[in-house]
Amino acid sequence: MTAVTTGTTTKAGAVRLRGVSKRYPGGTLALDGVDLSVQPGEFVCLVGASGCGKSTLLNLVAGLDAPTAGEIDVEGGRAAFMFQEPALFPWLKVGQNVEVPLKLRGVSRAERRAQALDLLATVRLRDVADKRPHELSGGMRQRVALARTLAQDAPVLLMDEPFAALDAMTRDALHDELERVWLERKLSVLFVTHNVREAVRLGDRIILLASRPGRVIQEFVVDQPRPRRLDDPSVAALAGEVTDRLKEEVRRHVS
Ligand SMILES: Nc1ncnc2c1ncn2[C@@H]1O[C@H](COP(=O)(O)OP(=O)(O)OP(=O)(O)O)[C@@H](O)[C@H]1O
Repeated sequence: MTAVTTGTTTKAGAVRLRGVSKRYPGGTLALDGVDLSVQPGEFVCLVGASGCGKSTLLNLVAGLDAPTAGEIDVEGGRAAFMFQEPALFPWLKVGQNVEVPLKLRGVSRAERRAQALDLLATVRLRDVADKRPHELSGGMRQRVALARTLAQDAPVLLMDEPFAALDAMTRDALHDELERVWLERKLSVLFVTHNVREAVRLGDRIILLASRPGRVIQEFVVDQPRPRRLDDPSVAALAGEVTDRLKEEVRRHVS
């Protein structure tokens, strides 16, 4: 395990931000000169104190908002986005929910059903295709949301605290699930979390953002072999190191 303070990242990547700043109309400078990259096939976790601009950054990469300054490149020109809430359409069956992005991509009606079932099989939920979302547990709903996100067929996956609302056991299972899907599909992932252990469990790298304004202050390379467990001593040790750095940053703000 090594910790390096980042400077600019120059290599082309699946996601690349150069000098990205975001000032909201009210005047808040949410991000200030952020440089970061996600390499193809890499899993990068973004952590930082509340309000440091993590969601702002993901929204910019997703193209939901525009930066005030700087450049953002995303492989294939677009990324798929998954949120904390599964946000499934309650009036549609599970399979139909997964079909929505396929429809938007112009996949024919005949093809859609088969593709949706394949995607549900990827998250091991093929047999619930004809149920309604309310019939599923929270963890199952989030797996359906993952299948629906995969249906966007983008090489880059943006995840904004996707497991924050789940209990510890379910979250643990979802870590395994996501890791498997990421490796199978060779996705590039930018994953926001408040949970430092989760970041060490999943990430190839952890990028730490400072608050007000949001800037990259440190980067941690996680080189523990996979699959990792949340309670691995080496995971706990690195999580401790990241948390200490985070606390230092929070103290800097309150003092
Ligand atoms: N639409 C907006 N208009 C004005 N200010 C905003 C807007 N969205 C976010 N902000 C401000 O920008 C800063 C960064 O917010 P952002 O939600 O990106 O942080 P975050 O790190 O994701 O926070 P949290 O961890 O609490 O979700 C905060 O000071 C927030 O109040």
